[in-house]
Amino acid sequence: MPVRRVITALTARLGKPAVPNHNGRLASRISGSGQCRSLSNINVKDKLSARYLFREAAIIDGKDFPSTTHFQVFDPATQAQIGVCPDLNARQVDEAIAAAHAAFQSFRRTTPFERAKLLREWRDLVMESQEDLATMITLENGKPIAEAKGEVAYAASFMDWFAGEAPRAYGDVIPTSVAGNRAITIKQPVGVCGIITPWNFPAAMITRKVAAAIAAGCTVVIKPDAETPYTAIALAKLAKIAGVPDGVVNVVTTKSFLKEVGEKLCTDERIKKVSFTGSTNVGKLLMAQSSSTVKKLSFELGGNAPFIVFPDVPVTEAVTAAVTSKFRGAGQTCVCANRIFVHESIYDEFCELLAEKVGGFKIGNGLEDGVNQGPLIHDRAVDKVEGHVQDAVKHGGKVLVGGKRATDIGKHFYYPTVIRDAKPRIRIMQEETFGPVAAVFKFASEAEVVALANVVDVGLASYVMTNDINRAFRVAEQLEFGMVGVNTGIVSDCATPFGGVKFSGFGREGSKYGIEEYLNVKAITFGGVGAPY
Ligand SMILES: NC(=O)c1ccc[n+]([C@@H]2O[C@H](COP(=O)([O-])OP(=O)(O)OC[C@H]3O[C@@H](n4cnc5c(N)ncnc54)[C@H](O)[C@@H]3O)[C@@H](O)[C@H]2O)c1
Ligand SMILES: O=CCCC(=O)O
Repeated sequence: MPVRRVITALTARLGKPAVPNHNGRLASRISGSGQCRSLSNINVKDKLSARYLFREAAIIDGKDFPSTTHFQVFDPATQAQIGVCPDLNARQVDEAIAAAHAAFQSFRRTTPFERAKLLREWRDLVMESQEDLATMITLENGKPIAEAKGEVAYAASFMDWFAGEAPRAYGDVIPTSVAGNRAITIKQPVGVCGIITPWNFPAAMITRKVAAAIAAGCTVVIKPDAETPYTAIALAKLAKIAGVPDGVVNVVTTKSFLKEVGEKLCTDERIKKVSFTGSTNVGKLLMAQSSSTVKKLSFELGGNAPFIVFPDVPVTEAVTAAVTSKFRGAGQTCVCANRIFVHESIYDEFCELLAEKVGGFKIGNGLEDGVNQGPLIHDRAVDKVEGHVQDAVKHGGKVLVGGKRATDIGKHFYYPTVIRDAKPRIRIMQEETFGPVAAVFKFASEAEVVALANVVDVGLASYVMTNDINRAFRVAEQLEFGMVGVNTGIVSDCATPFGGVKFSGFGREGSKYGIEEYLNVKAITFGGVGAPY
């Protein structure tokens, strides 16, 4: 469907947005508007082909949901206000849960083929809106527009993948231990799912969950991060245009009521599953809250990825893979390399080449041509990066490039940084930086580096660069991580299972396993069948 068709369909089906644009009329109803950081507003709609994709409203039961209180959303590159969003409380979120619960009663009865068709239609609309969605991602998250387009394609790939998986949610025929009995299993949707997602992938973290949920026949209440709500809202609108029934995909936005909304999603009995991507600390809280209603859970939490370079690979290849792994999303990706371990025999050459590459980055507003590193998401992110660099330097680390705030470009910018001679006792060894800092550690033996890699309490992604097949197997098997990339800096793919071990959480997204997270297995035993097979 071309973009013009999307606009026409939207206009016809949805009418005008319930919440007017943020041109001053709403000012008195905006929570925190007295502390507005905005120097100027951005007219987002003027930047889009399909103006209706930018909506300052929650989506409940397929409709814009009005609210009397709102929070502001800012562009991390300029601090200009992008717009406002409803600041919903738990009572209002109850309406979204009720809508999802009502929709589930009929959606669960649709065939997997019908759901696959909806997912493919949604995928097509998302890809036809790729430019617009990417613009919104760059505005609210800051990542360069090329990366944002890549994220949209990545997000759409989960719709495609789970459209394929929907009709393949097979059960089993089981030979039983009781003579004359037969047993089968069937898989049924778990029910209404609470979906809580972070700001670093405003589209893909949602579709990786929601496409699987829809394929399984579940309905969802999505709570995106307050920094990046507009992509989520646009995705829900596109789902509606694709024909996804009202109430199946709901989006609730909140900022001041975050704790009570989180608690509501975890404790409401109508919600049968919570799928969360975010920090380990919040994951622990949500897990505790969900225990009272014994929910099914999938948690994708923090990482601290080791990137190990053995001396049998060409240094140029290792550096290219390290740059891809480390600097995606300005280092704000849970699978980003956080600790780079390089064998002592190639250490100097690796550090020099890495610094040269990183020194050539163009840093700036992600909407500008050629920029390959945008801003960090907020002040706290910049403070953390600065703290990690200062700590590394205090312990003998040498900054080869970067190492300071890029205040000349903007408040949330930090120069991409390479630090050599990093020592194992620095903070980066223990905590993910979630920023553009490549700390390079030296190692001497395979056993030493495996032990260093595993020393952390998290275990999401890890990387090994080696052309020795035996070593690749040996090391990959010993790494206590959910994912291992061998000779690649990118492990993310709709077709492969994404998830962690240890404090990085549990459950797998994408792949043939992803749909299982949204299905219950039911065993049906037939007695008195009689004769053996
Ligand atoms: N494993 C993965 O797949 C993956 C993917 C992306 C990000 N992450 C992790 O996410 C973290 C970065 O994001 P962050 O710091 O914004 O995470 P965060 O945990 O603060 O926020 C993530 C989401 O949880 C919500 N949230 C926060 N407190 C809540 C509460 N009390 N109740 C309900 N919801 C609550 C936020 O609003 C947001 O929507 C990093 O640790 C990163 O590694 C993990
Ligand atoms: O940040 C976490 C998810 C990124 C990815 O899916 O590659």
